[in-house]
Amino acid sequence: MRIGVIGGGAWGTALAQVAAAGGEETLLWAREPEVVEAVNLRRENSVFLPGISLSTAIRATDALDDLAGCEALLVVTPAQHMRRVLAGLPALAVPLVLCSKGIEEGSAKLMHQVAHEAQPAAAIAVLSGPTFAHEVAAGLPAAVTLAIADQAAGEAVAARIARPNFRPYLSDDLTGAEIGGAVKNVLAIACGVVEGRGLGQNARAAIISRGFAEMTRFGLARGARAETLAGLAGLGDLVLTCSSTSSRNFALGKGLGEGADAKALLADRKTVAEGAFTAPVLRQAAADAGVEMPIVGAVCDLLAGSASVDAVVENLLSRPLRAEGL
Ligand SMILES: NC(=O)c1ccc[n+]([C@@H]2O[C@H](COP(=O)([O-])OP(=O)(O)OC[C@H]3O[C@@H](n4cnc5c(N)ncnc54)[C@H](O)[C@@H]3O)[C@@H](O)[C@H]2O)c1
Ligand SMILES: O=P(O)(O)OC[C@H](O)CO
Repeated sequence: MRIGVIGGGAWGTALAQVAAAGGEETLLWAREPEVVEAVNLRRENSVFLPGISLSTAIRATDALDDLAGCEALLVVTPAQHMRRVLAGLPALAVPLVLCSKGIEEGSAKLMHQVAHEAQPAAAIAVLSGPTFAHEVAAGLPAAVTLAIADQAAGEAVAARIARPNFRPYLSDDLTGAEIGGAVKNVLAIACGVVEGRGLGQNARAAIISRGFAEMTRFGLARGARAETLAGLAGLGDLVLTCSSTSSRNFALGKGLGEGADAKALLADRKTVAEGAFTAPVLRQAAADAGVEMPIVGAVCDLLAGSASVDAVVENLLSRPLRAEGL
C-alpha cells in the first residue's frame, strides 16, 4: 500500500478517492467496522459519504498497524482526536499530510504542533482549502494549499497527490494554512446564524469581510503570513463555507439562527462541525494574544447558550465605530 489515509469520515474517504484516482494503492483506516465493511464489500462509505462509488484501488482497515508500510500518510481525523490517534502509531518517518481543520482544546495548539509532538521524526505538511468532500470525491475541480517547511519535500508530496482536477499550491506557511481553516469554521457558524435568523445577504457579506479581518489579526499575531490567509486555505475556504448548507458548520449556525438549542443540535450530530470545538479555544487564544475577535466571541456565546441570537447581533452592531483597516 503506497498511500495511507487515517480517518474514514467524508474527507478521508474523498482524499482516498483522489489518491486512488492516480493509480495509487490506497489504504483507508476507519474507526467504524461498518465503514470498513461498506468500503471493502460495496465500494461505498455509506455512513459518511453516501452515494459515491469508490475506486477498487482503495482498501479499508480498522487496524492502525496496517498503515506501517505506507509511503505517505494523510491524517484526516477530527482535530480533537488527532493527538491520540497519531500517538497510537509506531514512530513514523514518512511524511504526514494533515488535512483536519481545528485548534486543540486545552493547549490551543495547531495540528502541526500536535503532530510534531506525537510523531517527532515525521515531516509534517498541511493540506487545506475550499473542498467539500462530496465534490472532490465526485472528481469536480478543486485547489488547495499544501504547506510544508522543506520545499523539495513539498514538491514530492505535491506531485504525489496532484490530479488533473485536484491542484495543490505549495507554501511554507503551515501556521497560516492552519489558522485559515480553523477560523473559517467558526465564521461559517456565524454566517449560518445570519441565514437562519433571516438577516439577509448584506449581513452575510459583512460577516465574511469583518470575519476575515478577525482571522487576519489573529493569524498575524500567531506568525501567519497575510498572503496565506488571503489564499485558498483562508479567504477561499471562508467564502465557500460561509455560503452553503453543504457546510456542516454553516448548517449548525443556521439551526442556531432558527432558534434551536445548541446542546441539542450538537448532540444530534454524527458528523463533525469543527467550529463548535474551535470557537472557545480560539476565543481564549485570541484574548491571550490581545487580539479582538468579536464575531468569534458571539459564536461562543450562542454555542454556550449564554446569549440569544438577537442579543449577540445587537451587541455586534453597537460596538464603537472604527476605521476599517486592521
Ligand atoms: N467533510 C469535508 O468536506 C471536509 C473538507 C475538508 C476538511 N475537512 C476536515 O476533515 C476532518 C475530518 O472531517 P470529516 O468530514 O472527514 O469527518 P465526518 O464528519 O465525515 O466523520 C466524522 C469522523 O470522526 C471520526 N471520529 C469520531 N469519533 C472519533 C474518535 N473518538 N477518535 C477518532 N475519530 C473519531 C469518525 O470515525 C469519522 O471519521 C475535520 O477536521 C474537517 O474539518 C472536512
Ligand atoms: O462542512 P464543513 O463546514 O466542515 O466544511 C468542509 C470543508 O472544510 C470546506 O472546505
